[in-house]
Amino acid sequence: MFKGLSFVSRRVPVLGSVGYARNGTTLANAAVQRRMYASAKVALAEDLTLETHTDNQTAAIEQANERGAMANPEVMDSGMQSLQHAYRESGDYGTRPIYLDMQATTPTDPRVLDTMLKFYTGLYGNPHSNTHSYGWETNKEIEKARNYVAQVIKADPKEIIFTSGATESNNMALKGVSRFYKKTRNHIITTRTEHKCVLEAARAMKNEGYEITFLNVDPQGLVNLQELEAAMRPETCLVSIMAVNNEIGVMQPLKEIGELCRKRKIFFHTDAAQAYGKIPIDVNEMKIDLLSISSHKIYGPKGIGAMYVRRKPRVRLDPLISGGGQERGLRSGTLAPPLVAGFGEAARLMMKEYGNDSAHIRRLSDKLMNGLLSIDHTILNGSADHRYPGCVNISFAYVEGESLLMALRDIALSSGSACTSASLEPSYVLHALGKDDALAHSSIRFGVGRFTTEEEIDYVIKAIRERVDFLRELSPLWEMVKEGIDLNSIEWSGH
Ligand SMILES: Cc1ncc(COP(=O)(O)O)c(C=O)c1O
Repeated sequence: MFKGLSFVSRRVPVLGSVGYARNGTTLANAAVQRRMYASAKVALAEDLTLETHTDNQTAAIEQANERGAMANPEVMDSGMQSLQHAYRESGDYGTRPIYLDMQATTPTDPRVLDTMLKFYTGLYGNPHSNTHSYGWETNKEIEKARNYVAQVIKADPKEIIFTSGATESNNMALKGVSRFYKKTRNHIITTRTEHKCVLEAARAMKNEGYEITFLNVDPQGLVNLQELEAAMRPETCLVSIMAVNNEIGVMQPLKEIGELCRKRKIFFHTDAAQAYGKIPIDVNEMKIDLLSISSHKIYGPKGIGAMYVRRKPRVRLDPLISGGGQERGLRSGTLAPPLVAGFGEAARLMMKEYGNDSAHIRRLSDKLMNGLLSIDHTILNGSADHRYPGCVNISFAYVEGESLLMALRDIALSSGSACTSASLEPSYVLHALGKDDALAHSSIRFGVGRFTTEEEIDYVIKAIRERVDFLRELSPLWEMVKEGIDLNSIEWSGH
């Protein structure tokens, strides 16, 4: 799998050009640090070019280098982007890495694919055709899937609306509910650590004249219930708080939030894209009124998801899509039977495998977490107690996250949400927890799933330890730390 990478340890010639003085109390200058990291990344890219690529990849990387894409230390993300570009140009992605990016998506379960195939061949009827058996037989399969999807959260199948995924469901909850109740209630409460699609939907509603409260979270990533209650107003129509965070795995207290909302007759929406099927959720016990689901996070197909919409007390919402009135008039358009059936099977398997999956994921995640936290200067981000175990987010101080990802191309990982990983900004979720730029830039998310093996976890712990050591050797900051210099006592100059 991993082609005998031997790193050439090399000091990055960066201090000479920036200069620093140990005579003040100014905090380390972020721009200088970023430049150091960028230089380290270039050195790393060059080392990797020499050591680990096939001929095709090396040729493409050399071309990228000639164009100056790789060796531009001013461009923070040049390393990963030019590697991606080079791989794409050579068409040679090499041996498949170990997959630990489960929060971005999960591999499709082969049993799910089996269920889907017959819809591409024999069962091709439109499930909304009600004048012949082609339609009837497909429709029956859709309702079977709806049943499974509902059972996972103890809902009535009539309360499940199929959508294209959690992004659409979240948009539907925030826009649909607030538009329906606009005349009397124009206030929405959410948190700063929601997925981008919730934050952006909330911002879109702000532009439409709604008031939005973005609640802070504590350093553990948890919502403060007193602050939530204090933010509630007579004109609040919706509280939207996610079940499990996609970057740090923190679980919010759904039942307590549901109780607060019901007491005030405010609708409670939760984005359960990372929670559905993985932690116990009972929409009645937790007083959840709307809940977003994504199939591809539970080993199902991409491009399909659902929204739970409570019938008693009834939640009304304006549809985002108008048309033939499918899905109780809330989501018009012909359903995609292969995707719906695959999603249904994935939901059924989440119930069937719950005990096995939970034990397996907890055991491997604990092993991974303990192994990684035994490396010096590492921190677990987010609450250690209120956490879905399959998501482990760790900061490796004095190592820049993207450099680490580049050094770990035999392991598929991410520094956060797939939707934002192309951006240079450190994670807004980690910022909301009070982490500074440097630490947020040094963070990696690890996702363990149904198909992860113990050998993979053992390999990953060993590989990370080796490469964190290697990257720290490249870092002038690390050299200073080893010399016992307090980095906070340094006054930095140069940009
Ligand atoms: C918490 C959360 N919400 C929403 C989404 C979007 O889901 P989908 O890809 O189904 O649109 C994701 C996916 O990354 C997620 O993790």
